[in-house]
Amino acid sequence: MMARMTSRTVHIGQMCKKNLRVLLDMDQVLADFELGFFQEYRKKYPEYPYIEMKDRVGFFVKDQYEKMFSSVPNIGNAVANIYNAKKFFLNLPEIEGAVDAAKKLAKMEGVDVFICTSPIEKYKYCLPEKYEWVHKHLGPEWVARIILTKDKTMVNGHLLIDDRVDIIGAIERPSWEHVVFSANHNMKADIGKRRRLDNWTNGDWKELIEDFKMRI
Ligand SMILES: Cc1cn([C@H]2C[C@H](O)[C@@H](COP(=O)(O)O)O2)c(=O)[nH]c1=O
Ligand SMILES: [Mg+2]
Repeated sequence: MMARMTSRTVHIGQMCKKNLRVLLDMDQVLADFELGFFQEYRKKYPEYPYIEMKDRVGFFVKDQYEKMFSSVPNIGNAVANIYNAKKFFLNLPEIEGAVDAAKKLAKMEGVDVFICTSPIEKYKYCLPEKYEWVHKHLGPEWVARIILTKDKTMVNGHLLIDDRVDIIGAIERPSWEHVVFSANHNMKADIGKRRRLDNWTNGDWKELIEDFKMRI
């Protein structure tokens, strides 16, 4: 029997084997937004109060700072100044093991990897710097894998690895299953029946991918 192969799908007779489409979030999955923020904030505002990284709760840093330090004038602006600044996104450190794991994931048979990331409102530096970060850390060929969107529910994939717990948008039932990437801010959150991936270093991600490959 003739076999026909495309880059995305393998057809063997009547059988059709799809590739697993994995969407990797960027901030706090590949790039360490929280560490980058903490270091810059302490450097720029050493006299301001701060929240230890282990005590971060809730997705938005600004919300927690404003709530916790409501008596400090302009603390929200100080927080936003950090991630709105030039080179903030470009200089974010890697999440340990993320780049190595992403490269290995992309080489796995039957897997297509994309980076699915949301820009901040003040996008002037954030947008090009997200591209530059990917180019610098993962290589030029990875730039074509970037999907920038405010609404990740609109993106078609089988699996989304993302630290944000409340991923909502226009599509009520997105095509992907959300696996929560562990971060300080989400450790106390109710994630229902969703699975967690705690890190890129202990090899659990390989099992996760094999498991998803069996299911599509
Ligand atoms: C924690 C935090 C994040 N943001 C921004 C930074 C990113 O551009 C997006 C999150 O992107 P992701 O694709 O969902 O990782 O949100 C922010 O504006 N304020 C914050 O405190
Ligand atoms: Mg994120």
